[in-house]
Amino acid sequence: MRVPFIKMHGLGNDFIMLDARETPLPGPLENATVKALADRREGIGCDQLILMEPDDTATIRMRIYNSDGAEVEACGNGARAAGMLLGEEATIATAGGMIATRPDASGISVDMGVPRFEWDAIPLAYPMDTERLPLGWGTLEAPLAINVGNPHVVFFVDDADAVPLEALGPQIEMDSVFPERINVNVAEVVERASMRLRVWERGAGLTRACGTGACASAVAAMRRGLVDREVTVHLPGGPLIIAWGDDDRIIMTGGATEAFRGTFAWDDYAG
Ligand SMILES: N[C@@H](CCC[C@H](N)C(=O)O)C(=O)O
Repeated sequence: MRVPFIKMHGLGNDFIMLDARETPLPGPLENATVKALADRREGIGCDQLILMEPDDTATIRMRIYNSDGAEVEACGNGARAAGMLLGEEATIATAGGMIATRPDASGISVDMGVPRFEWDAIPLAYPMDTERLPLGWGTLEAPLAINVGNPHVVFFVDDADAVPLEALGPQIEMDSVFPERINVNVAEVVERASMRLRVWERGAGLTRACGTGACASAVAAMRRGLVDREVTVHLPGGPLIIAWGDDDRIIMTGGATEAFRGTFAWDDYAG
């Protein structure tokens, strides 16, 4: 059986979108199936696979799988991609919480919900001050930890490009202090309305952009008083505007792009 897919990206963070709202997949989406589809040499290739399903409480349910095959709770760029396909105001149920999308003059705007800072909401292995973890890895130290539907640490650095994130990212991601692993952000404040950001994503590695990473890093910078409550976050793949409102909710605005559509043979990847 052939299954249709849509290849999309948000600022170069790319996705295989599977729309199972009307026609369910032929079988369960196993870890090995996702890995094979995400493989850039043998499969279609992507950073994340996004499964859109029907839901009783929201316009859709969005399930998110990293390229390592694991299902995770949140994906900001994926939410904008789904919002673009839905084409109008929509609510999206995710494992990380309910979010809402809205077409906007500059792309898609997403209400990403409320950030969490309690140590066990990140989660961390034991109680610590999440404003400034008393930890360091190489030249990176004292990050802020935050959960924006998924877990992040944010390190503030003078020059984001100079950080050897390919080496430090996996070390930090896998550290036992983060029982569910972690997304690793290196953020450089340019001025009060502008930041630069590189992200090592849990389960996917270095990506061109990470929407939740941009939300986490912007809110971290706001908490430390380094930027205003609305900031443009410049990622390698392009900019995102992040606002943290008085109602505590994070609004992310930016583009999403459809690259191409195709089909794949389910039996080539499943089982
Ligand atoms: N690229 C995403 C984040 C995807 C999930 C993340 N790697 C995790 O494991 O939590 C985004 O745009 O937010």
